[in-house]
Amino acid sequence: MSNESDRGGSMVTDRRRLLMGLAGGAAAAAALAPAAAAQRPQGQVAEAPHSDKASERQPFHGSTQSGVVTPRPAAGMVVAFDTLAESPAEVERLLRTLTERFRFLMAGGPVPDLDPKLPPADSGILGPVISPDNLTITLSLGDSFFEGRPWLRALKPRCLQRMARFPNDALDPSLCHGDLSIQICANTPDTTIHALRDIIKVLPDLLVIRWKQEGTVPILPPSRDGQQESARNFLGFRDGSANPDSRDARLMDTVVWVGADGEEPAWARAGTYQAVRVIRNFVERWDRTPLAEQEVIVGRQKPSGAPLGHAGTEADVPDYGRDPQGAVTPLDAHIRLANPRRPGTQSNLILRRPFNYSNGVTRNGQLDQGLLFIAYQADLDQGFIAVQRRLDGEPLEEYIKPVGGGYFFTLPGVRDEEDFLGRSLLQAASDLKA
Ligand SMILES: C=CC1=C(C)c2cc3[nH]c(cc4nc(cc5[nH]c(cc1n2)c(C)c5CCC(=O)O)C(CCC(=O)O)=C4C)c(C)c3C=C
Ligand SMILES: [Fe+2]
Repeated sequence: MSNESDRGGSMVTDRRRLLMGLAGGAAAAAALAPAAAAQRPQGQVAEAPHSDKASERQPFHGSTQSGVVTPRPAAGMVVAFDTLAESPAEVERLLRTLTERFRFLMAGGPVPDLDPKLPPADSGILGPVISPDNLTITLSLGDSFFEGRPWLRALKPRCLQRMARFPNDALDPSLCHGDLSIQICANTPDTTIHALRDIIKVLPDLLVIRWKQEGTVPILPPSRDGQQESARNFLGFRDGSANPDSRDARLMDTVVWVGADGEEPAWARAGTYQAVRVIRNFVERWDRTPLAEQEVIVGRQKPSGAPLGHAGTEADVPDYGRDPQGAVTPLDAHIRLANPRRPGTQSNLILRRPFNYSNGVTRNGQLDQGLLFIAYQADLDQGFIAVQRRLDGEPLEEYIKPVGGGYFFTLPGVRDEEDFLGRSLLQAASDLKA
């Protein structure tokens, strides 16, 4: 474990002691004044909710970035930025500063002392000691980052491209693309918002937000039989049932991480392609659609998530070979098109990491809800783009409308205290120039 993590660990322990001390004090006070305690058994209306997960921490250092195969926590956000960093020196300052902030925020710890004559060093929204709260911050670069900087053009990852429109898309240009994306995930939205505010504050001259989408994953009650369960999306279906197992490192090496096979620039090894899509769900229309029709459109049963025709669980594997005409699972069901489970479509596997979003109400009084779809893959053409092409024209399109997103390349990880995000890219650019 790194020094940084050790330091963060003792901070969290200190904080926990402090919290336990406060809890102990509260218990003692209640014992001394039982009548008062009995009057307010629920606490005050404005009392803060507490979480026992604030000290959970994800590693920042590693060969790959956190936030890709990391279990998905309850709060997520994608923020796309444009950057004014043009020269190698400016890009290096951008990447080094981001690295330093990500490292600190993911470890947690006390914010620096306040000088009343200066703006506070921290927004203060998490208090004087920042809990890691399972935070991951993941940096990815867009097509325009490379195309807009002639000295980087030759080093662009092989599949990186500007996201093109698919037939059912109604893309809002103000919700698309970006020089870079930052995915921020944590147990609570306060932690993701705090991280974003920190990042914006330290780089006002280099970063401009282009678009942002926040999302959530519903927290399930503990499962009764210890079985893994997928959370539900805003269509009410379990989402994630057939995702490749992110704990299987060998599988992830095939599906997610760019390897050393020579097709990609060497600096990109241990990176991955990130496809982001902001997909609106027409939930009012969906909620008026008969259950049987919903299930046929998706290809799974709504309560259990089991494939159609299966009495078991969402983990059951559909056997399309025994249903060639689509009598059980229609040929155009979402899951059958997304993954026809033929030998030739194995190379199209992707790792999905979506969040549900709820943005308020549209001008014509409809709920603006949907899916912040995020997928990672080692090959963008074979992964997201091939799957989306198969889905084009699917019956589910009557209920969904992609409005934004972009394609990005998630940088390899930061190995240690000396390393920084994008170091291998900048080194390759410098080698190219020499
Ligand atoms: C291009 C990739 C995909 C997009 C875009 C997409 C959008 C989307 N999906 C759902 C709901 C579900 N999707 C499910 C499975 C599933 N979806 C994709 C791909 C995209 N989905 C894949 C590869 C799979 C897995 C198929 C399989 O291997 O069997 C499911 C079923 C449960 C699960 O496996 O996760 C649901 C439900 C929505 C609502 C949506 C857009 C808003
Ligand atoms: Fe899907």
